[in-house]
Amino acid sequence: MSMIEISNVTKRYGAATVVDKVSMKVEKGEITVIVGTSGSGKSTLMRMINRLVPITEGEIFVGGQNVMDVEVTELRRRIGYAIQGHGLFPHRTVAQNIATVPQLLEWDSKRIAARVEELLGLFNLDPAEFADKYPHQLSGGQQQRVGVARALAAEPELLLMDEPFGALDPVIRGKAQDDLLAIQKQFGTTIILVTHDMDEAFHLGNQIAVMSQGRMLQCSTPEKILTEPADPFVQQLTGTSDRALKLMSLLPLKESMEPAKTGLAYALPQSLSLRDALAEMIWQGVDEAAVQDNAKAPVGSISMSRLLELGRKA
Ligand SMILES: Nc1ncnc2c1ncn2[C@@H]1O[C@H](COP(=O)(O)OP(=O)(O)OP(=O)(O)O)[C@@H](O)[C@H]1O
Repeated sequence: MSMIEISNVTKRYGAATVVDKVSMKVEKGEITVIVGTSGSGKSTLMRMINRLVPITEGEIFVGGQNVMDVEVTELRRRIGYAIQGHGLFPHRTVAQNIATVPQLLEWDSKRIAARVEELLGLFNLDPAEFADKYPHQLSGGQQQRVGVARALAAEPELLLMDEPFGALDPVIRGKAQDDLLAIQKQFGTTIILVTHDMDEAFHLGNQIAVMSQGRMLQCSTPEKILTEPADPFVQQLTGTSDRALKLMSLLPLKESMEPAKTGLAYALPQSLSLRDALAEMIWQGVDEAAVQDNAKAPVGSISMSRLLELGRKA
């Protein structure tokens, strides 16, 4: 069974159906991003997972257990929740904010202090400087990091994030996304994240779920969303103008290269995406380049014409 299984879930408010028979699966250690227009039911779907919103019909399983069979406090302990605007407690210090759930769980004070320090370090906030500050003494980006650190404090198996970076300016937002990816890798946390930002979805998601008017139109890998949109709305949402480039940024050079050749003056690492390879070749002004493995041994080659052909196919 997948880490999360949502099966035919519906939410109605009176006569209005705001989530309509949605089913989806989320694998352990993956990031699923839910996108869709405003009011399409993204937040409602997510909030049914930790039972902040009662389910009208259908079932949700987390770690093989029906969420209705788990006591709400126990469920929320297992599921971290981070929201836009971070929701920090204004009269608690940074350290006290992060310690909220561990304290509820009655961890001993040494373990709490160690966890707070670990998380501050991971989010590049020097504990000596930040632990005793209050939220209003931090920048927006720092507050956001504390909000995510707090959601991760009790080592949740699942982290739900509702527009976590919505309030951040684009530069800090990119940094926050990279931090999240690094931390997700380190802890292996399963994440479901709601966003309006398609670039964020493609940057972060192993899986992208597209919602419209309460229905789940498609839930698949970013590549599939781009190459096999299940619905004109999906195609429209993912955009057409930079579709090829988006797809190229998801495709590894390693899988598209041609056989190795001698006499190529310029070499690219095989770990690059096709988009980065194209950017490098344009920047260096070369038509053809060798491809190297991590030990800098030649493993293939790539030409500009091949890259453009792959881009056109995309
Ligand atoms: N408590 C409620 N009572 C009645 N209707 C509600 C309630 N909560 C949400 N809705 C409605 O359900 C629909 C879905 O809301 P939801 O917040 O899930 O959408 P969303 O996709 O997350 O939107 P946004 O991107 O704007 O945050 C909306 O039309 C909203 O007005």
